[in-house]
Amino acid sequence: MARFLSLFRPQPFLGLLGRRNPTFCNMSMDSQARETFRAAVEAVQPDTVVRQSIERNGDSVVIDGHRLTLSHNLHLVGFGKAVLGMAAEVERILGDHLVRGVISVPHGIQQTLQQHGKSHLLLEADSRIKVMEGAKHNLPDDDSLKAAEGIKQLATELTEKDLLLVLISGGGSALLPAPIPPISLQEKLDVTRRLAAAGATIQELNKVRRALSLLKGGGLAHHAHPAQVVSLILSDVIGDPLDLIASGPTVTCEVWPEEVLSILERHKLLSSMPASVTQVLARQGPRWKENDKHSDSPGEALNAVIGSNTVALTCAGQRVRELGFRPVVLSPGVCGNVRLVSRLYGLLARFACSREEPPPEIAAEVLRLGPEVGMESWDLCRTMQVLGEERAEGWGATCVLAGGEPTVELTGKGQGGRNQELALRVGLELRGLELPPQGPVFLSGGTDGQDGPTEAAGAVTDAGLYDEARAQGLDIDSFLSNNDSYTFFSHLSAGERLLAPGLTCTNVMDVHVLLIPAIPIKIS
Ligand SMILES: Nc1ncnc2c1ncn2[C@@H]1O[C@H](COP(=O)(O)OP(=O)(O)OP(=O)(O)O)[C@@H](O)[C@H]1O
Ligand SMILES: O=C(O)[C@H](O)CO
Repeated sequence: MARFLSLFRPQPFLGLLGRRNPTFCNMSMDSQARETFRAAVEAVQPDTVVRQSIERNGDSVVIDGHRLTLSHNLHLVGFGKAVLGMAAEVERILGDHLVRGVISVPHGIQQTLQQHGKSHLLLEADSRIKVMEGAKHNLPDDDSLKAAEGIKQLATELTEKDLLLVLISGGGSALLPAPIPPISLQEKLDVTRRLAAAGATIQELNKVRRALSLLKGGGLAHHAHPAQVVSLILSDVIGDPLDLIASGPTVTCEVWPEEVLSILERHKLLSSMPASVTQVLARQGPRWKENDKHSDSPGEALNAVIGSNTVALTCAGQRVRELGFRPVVLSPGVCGNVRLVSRLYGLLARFACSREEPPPEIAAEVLRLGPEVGMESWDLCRTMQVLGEERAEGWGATCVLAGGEPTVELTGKGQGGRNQELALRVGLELRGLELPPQGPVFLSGGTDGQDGPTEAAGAVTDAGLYDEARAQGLDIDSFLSNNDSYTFFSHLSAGERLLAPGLTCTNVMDVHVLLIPAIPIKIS
């Protein structure tokens, strides 16, 4: 620990050499935080990520370093919240080779995109791709079941001459339900709903979904065999695990019934499973034996992650540098309870804003909390080193960027989301760090534009939050204990701290922005 802590001692004063120009930007810190979030979301727009990942050269295309030959043999399927815009871009680039496609997208998305003037994310009227809407409220339903059947049918008809392009983004699991008989859609829906309500992680949930589905866990690639299969994936899971994003329909993976049973057991659901589920889990051998054209073939695919939280944070870093801040990307894998996450951001702000060398206890507590919220000690050390250097120089403004998906323990009945609750808690942690003209600012936002079941994506806070709320008669503690962060921010200063970008058409989890202003150096 002593070796770690010595890393954060301020470097010798560098004088004017090596300093960046301070920002001459007239934007407030609040607006700069919002602009940083905007840049993060912009970087992972569905059409942008597709354009960047496909290189067309005459009748061939390079994807993820692999050259593929096109001869009017391209077929397309897709499922997920961002897939419509991805498909529109694919058709613009490769449309002349496209034979046909089927995509499963959220209910009402075409109308919403139209209303928001996002016609570039919609297909043309003469498109060869059939759009099927379903999965209201992100839950599988009869409409998404029909879409999944259409996708399976298309895949099954392919030959070795064909190329199947699969577009995948978050929400894909609910948009591609294909329960293994005799499991019914309702039974599968009940299992996933109860697991989610019991607090299962997305990893646990998707391991169970994979075991009960014909198309997940590599099933789609299998049905498309012997066609060549290429997937373009916009990741919404920490660490970008190919086998878990949308339950990995093009990633061959073995299902271990024991693992699935132990997940159900852990959440006390095993004894109440329907007979159909236990029957499917008890079967030996490959899952796709029945009515199957290639029962022994696993179906290999090329899987390329084309957008992720990391991409969003990197681009946010570039933008914030233009605004005059030194960016440091802490981690794209923040998880754990928002209480702990807020404590950690509060400590980092305190560390950065300290006019003298910060007490070693701060760094020690940061390193202790790190593993509980998915942050590596190395990344925390690196971040504190940057913050320490800027503080020692006496005017460097910094921006800590992170992302992921923390969790909230729901105890109340209020309206809110994990981003708004995190911002509220960080606001409290920043209390006492007021600096003229403005102290550190923190933003937390869901990149899909929606935080929990609310109209907002998140919120922006700073050290003045507590006093502002008090002056307006709002008791932060009671809003927090009722998980009522959206109501709190809606009432506070006419909602001006809310972050409400509207529909963003993408989703790479949440983005956190901690802006630290230049700290006036203490002359002793
Ligand atoms: N009142 C509340 N206060 C705080 N958090 C809440 C509240 N209600 C729901 N949540 C949290 O919101 C999350 C669900 O919201 P949301 O639909 O944005 O999730 P998501 O994981 O981002 O889904 P997706 O990735 O499919 O968009 C859950 O983590 C839940 O605990
Ligand atoms: O669809 C899903 O399974 C989740 O969004 C994670 O990818």
